[in-house]
Amino acid sequence: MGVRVGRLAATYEQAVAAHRQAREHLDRARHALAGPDRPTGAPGVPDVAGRLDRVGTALATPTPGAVDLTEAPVPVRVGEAAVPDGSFPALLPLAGGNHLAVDVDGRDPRVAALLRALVLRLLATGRPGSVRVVALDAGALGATFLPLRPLVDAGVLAPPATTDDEVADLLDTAERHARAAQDAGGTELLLVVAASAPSGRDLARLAALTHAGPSAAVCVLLAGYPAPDASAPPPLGATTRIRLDDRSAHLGDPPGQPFSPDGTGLAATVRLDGDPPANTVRALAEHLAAATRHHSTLDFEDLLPDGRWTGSSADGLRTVVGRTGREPVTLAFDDATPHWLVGGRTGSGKTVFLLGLLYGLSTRYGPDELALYLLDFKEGVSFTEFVPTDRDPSWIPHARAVGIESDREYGVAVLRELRRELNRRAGALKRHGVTKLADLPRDRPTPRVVAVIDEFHVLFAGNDAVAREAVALLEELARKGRSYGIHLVLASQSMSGIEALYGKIDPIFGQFPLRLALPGGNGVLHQLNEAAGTLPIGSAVVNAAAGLAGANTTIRFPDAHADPGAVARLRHELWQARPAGSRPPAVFRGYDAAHVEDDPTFRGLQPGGRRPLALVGRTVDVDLTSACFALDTSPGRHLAVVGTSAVGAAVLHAATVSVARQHLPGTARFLLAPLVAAADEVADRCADELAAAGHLVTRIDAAGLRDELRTLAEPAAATGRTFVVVFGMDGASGVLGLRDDTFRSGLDDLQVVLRRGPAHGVHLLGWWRGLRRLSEDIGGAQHRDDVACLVALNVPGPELGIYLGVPDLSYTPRPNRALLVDRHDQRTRLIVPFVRPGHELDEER
Ligand SMILES: Nc1ncnc2c1ncn2[C@@H]1O[C@H](COP(=O)(O)OP(=O)(O)OP(=O)(O)O)[C@@H](O)[C@H]1O
Repeated sequence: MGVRVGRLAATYEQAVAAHRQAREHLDRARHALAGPDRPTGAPGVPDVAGRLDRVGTALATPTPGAVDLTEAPVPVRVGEAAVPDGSFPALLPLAGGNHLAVDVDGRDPRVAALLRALVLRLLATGRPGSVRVVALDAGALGATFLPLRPLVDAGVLAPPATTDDEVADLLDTAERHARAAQDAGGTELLLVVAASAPSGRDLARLAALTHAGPSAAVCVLLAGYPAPDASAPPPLGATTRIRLDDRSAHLGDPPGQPFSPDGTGLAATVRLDGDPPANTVRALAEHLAAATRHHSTLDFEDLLPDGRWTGSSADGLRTVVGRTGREPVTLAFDDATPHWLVGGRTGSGKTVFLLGLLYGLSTRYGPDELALYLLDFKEGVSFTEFVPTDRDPSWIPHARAVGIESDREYGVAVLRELRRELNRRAGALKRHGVTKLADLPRDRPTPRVVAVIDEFHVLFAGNDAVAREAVALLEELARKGRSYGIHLVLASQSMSGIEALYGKIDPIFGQFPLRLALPGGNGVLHQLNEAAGTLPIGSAVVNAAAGLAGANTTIRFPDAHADPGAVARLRHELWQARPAGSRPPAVFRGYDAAHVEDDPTFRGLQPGGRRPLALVGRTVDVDLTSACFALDTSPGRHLAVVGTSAVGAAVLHAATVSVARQHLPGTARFLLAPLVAAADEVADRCADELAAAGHLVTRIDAAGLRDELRTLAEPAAATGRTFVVVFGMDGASGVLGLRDDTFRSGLDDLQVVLRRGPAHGVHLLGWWRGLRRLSEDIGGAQHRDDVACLVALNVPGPELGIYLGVPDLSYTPRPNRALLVDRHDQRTRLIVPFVRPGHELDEER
């Protein structure tokens, strides 16, 4: 009896000690959460007691809390600890780098219920949208989590992984999450709940997550660890262990805040909490679903300011580009980040991001503060919405020049224009004796310029003169732009092509401290920084330290394409607000055909000019200026259109009707020689149009041409202007090559006409289908100045280079393009040649 009383007394004392110990632990937990010197309830200090109560009673009041679970551990109730004089809630630290392991797996209903309760409690504790749950349940094929189904439907809990592949995928996701959070300071907690321990390597990966520290923003709840037969299970870090026997649970010491001084854990048995009631799960799921939707939706409007055009660009341009967590992220074009480099694989959302950026800027700053140059090299519609179209006449008033499906030559033309602007600004600063744009007189606004070049690597494709000029221009703009308010945004899906930058990578990209990497856009970051490899669509890594690891912030940005109506409304709003006299942007669409009838210069032509202009197309430059030759009295002022493409006939037609427009009827003669079938239709039309305009038109064949040339070679013969228009000079070569009784050939006469004709108002406009024939007709390449005006269509670049004596000529023949060469004024320009209406570009292939 005495022994029994003694034992009972000892047991009682132990229980009291255990109770005291547990209460102390609770106090310590409260104190730790509040901080030693901060009273709870003070402004800015979390109400820890309230928080503990909420964690403890979350099942009764499923209202999502406001706790950041990645910052520090929170005490979470796991059950009721029993001591002889009563009971108290058993709390364990979870999240904030703390984890939990239970030695029995989820096939034990007590463990399954505990896991479900913990999921619910953590979800109810964290800020809505800040906890994502993934689950592994190979042991029960997902059944452990069935009661949480409403959370799956709410998008908070992913369907549990049950196969090896799914488990491996889940671990991939968790590791990516941990890396991204470590790199970019993520505020979303990933709760990884394993209802049973996976085997082998997967368990080691799971265990590794428990060692990753608080910055990884992962919390692991692992049941069935260690497995009874495991000889050397991988050690876990910062994990509280729960051991179960048949009746109750025993809590081990939480990391850093042990219950016991000797590692024996809480000296009280614990009855684990049972399942949360089904209606509680449903209520929380509903609440979280709505809150998550609200939290995660990011609209195009979120990028826009409340007012319009209120910003001053004096110290730079700033705009919201997205959010990190719930915080808006504002980026700047200023002295610190004058130029931006944007990377992302195709389909990564680059265009959408750039649209958001451009609308963000053009709503904050008026056209006096901001001017846009937009250049796109890919097939697509990136910037189409900034320009007027047949369907929608509106445009963004800030847009000065927009290139869609641009040629590299157009890109270079835009860069030249920007350099001209830069030099203009440098001159203005000097003239006014000031050093900052903001100090220039405001009578003539000097807006900051943002030039966006999408797929800029195309500029450098090919080691040719165009690429070299592009590199030189970009380098100068990147270096000096900061001082003159000219900012570049270079975007690309691939950084590999730009290795062709001839050692200029550092000088150029060193001026681009701000890097934005969209999914697959690691190329714009430092090579050891792989933060963008695993980003989802709609997010980007922002790095203002030229891509160095450790300076990443991950942002999300909205899908501007998701609500085209809102974007169109905004565009109309900006367009309506445009200052009086605003002009639409100069637009270059790479796929547009050019028609002489639409050409403004052609329309403005009138009889009476001293030197008739022969119009042949539109120059690939910022303003698409009319491409023409002045046919003055210098020897050699004749036009040769060269190439097998049928466009040759159309170019000749355009040249002919344009010179005709500059003559009153009767003041010029047109000798029309349609010598090849391919030109018949156009030649007929040309003759009809000339005749309809009252001009004197004579149709001639090859023999007639021979005769006319003989006559025209006589200096006194020409009276007034004569235009000899030959559609297919190669069709006359046989006849012209014949010698007459005086041993004179038609070619001799032709060459005389070429040299002397212009002085007498005689000009030849001819279409040769081959360069060799042209060369022979004019008496060899040494006489090439005798036909000084050349339009080369589908003539191979090297062949043309040899003919012109320009070995590194950069010209690649392609549909809808031609090279204009004027040997007298040293002009070489890429042009869009005039074609007849209805002409299909495919016909040229
Ligand atoms: N923030 C976002 N949220 C959801 N979807 C998005 C988001 N941004 C882009 N997308 C979608 O991704 C797809 C690709 O976007 P986008 O056209 O901008 O990519 P891109 O990188 O410009 O591709 P490409 O280079 O092939 O033109 C689009 O269908 C777009 O709607």
